[in-house]
Amino acid sequence: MATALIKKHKYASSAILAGSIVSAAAVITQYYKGSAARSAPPLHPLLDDGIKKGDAKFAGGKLRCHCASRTVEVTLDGNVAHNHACGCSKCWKPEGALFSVVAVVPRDQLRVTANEDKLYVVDDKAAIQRHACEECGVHMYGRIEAEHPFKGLDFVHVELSQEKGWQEPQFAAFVSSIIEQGFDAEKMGDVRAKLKAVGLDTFDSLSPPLMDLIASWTAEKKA
Ligand SMILES: N[C@@H](CCC(=O)N[C@@H](CSCO)C(=O)NCC(=O)O)C(=O)O
Ligand SMILES: [Zn+2]
Ligand SMILES: [Zn+2]
Repeated sequence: MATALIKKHKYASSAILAGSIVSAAAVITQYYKGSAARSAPPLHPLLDDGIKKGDAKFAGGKLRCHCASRTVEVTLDGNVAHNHACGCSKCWKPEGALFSVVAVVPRDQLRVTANEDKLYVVDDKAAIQRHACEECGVHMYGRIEAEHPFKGLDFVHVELSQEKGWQEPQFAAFVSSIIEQGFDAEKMGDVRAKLKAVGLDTFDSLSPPLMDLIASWTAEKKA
């Protein structure tokens, strides 16, 4: 079995030539990781075919909802930051996707430039007030109005834009949250392997630097 796997694998010959049991074991591990990643369900259209790098000089663009007429339009006057895959139940996901891809932009760089009257707040009790189109359901932006470490930042989905150059996803957050929405816990290994395979570190909260930022804000508040 192991020999068959080694023979099949594209890195097999170099491992065998090196004659190293250690490197052969690494090849097998990589094969299993690879096959798990391949068998994982679709994560998100911006992730499934590999992540395309953004453009550091990109200066912003327009987001549009999915309505064919009276489309809601949001204009961003700069690139986004902290773009990430999010498995939480609150962030908007396109049809069939397990994850959302969501980023932040300073709120003074975001303007609703068409059909704002179609927007409503999905949950006014949530920290992030997500403004969604009442017709197609797409979340156009999420704003924090309460005291919060991220107050001043709006949450947006760059896949709603035709322009290219938005910052690419940097990490995967709230990965285990997909289980709360009905995903089979036993298949989480495949999902994490696929996220890893496209280059994203996986976390069950936000990334460590963002969690540190939140904790520092909380500590300062307490002091
Ligand atoms: N398990 C919960 C987690 C929800 C959650 O805490 N989501 C985060 C991240 S959203 C973007 O990264 C959050 O900050 N939520 C605040 C809010 O949504 O208002 C679940 O899955 O629901
Ligand atoms: Zn719409
Ligand atoms: Zn989320």
